Amino acid sequence: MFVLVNLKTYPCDPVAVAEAAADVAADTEARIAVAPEAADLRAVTDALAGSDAEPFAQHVDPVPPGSSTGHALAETLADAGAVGTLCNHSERRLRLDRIDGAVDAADRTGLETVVCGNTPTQVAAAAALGPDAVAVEPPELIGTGTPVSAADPDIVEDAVAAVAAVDPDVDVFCGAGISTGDDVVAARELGAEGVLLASGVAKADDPRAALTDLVEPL
Ligand SMILES: O=C[C@H](O)COP(=O)(O)O
Repeated sequence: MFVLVNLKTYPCDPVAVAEAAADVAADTEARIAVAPEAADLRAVTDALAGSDAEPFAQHVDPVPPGSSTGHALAETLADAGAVGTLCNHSERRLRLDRIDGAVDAADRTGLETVVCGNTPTQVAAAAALGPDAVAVEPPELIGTGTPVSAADPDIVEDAVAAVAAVDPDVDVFCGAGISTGDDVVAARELGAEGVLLASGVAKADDPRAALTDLVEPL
């Protein structure tokens, strides 16, 4: 399972979370990644150096180097250490043509891509654009602590089936409200190959304990 921790803009210490992720990754078969704000990416990369945990970006724009003010350039993200990036997160939506271009930009620099969508139909459409993975997240459950795997298991199973029909090589993750190891196991049993989560770690009093709990049953 892939446990992808998006720190969003939560007021947590991204380096402390990364150090915890590095420690936890040493004792699990699960793949762990941390996606900080772009300005914190290099510090997180440094904190993860030599560990099995990986730095991810939260967003990439479909722009080339040059006259693109205020954008997240794939080359800069890769130079800062990112090995992959989210795209089209519910809190950072893109038009379809921009998602297509963002996946191309990530491919240009070797960044792995996880394209988000609200519904099975949306992630199936995203799968047609050739990302490495898609993540289905019902927005109404994001940040609630109510896991999608329990509140709306059909959305996960339907996303897995819909994406397999488009491109079986695209992995399917699920997110929203995932915060415990039981939630991750439930997601795996529904067919997901990873989870995308944020508040369960970023808002935890002890991020290390939260990460440990997430991967302990895997
Ligand atoms: O990127 C993460 C998702 O939006 C889920 O957020 P959450 O774990 O706080 O519900």
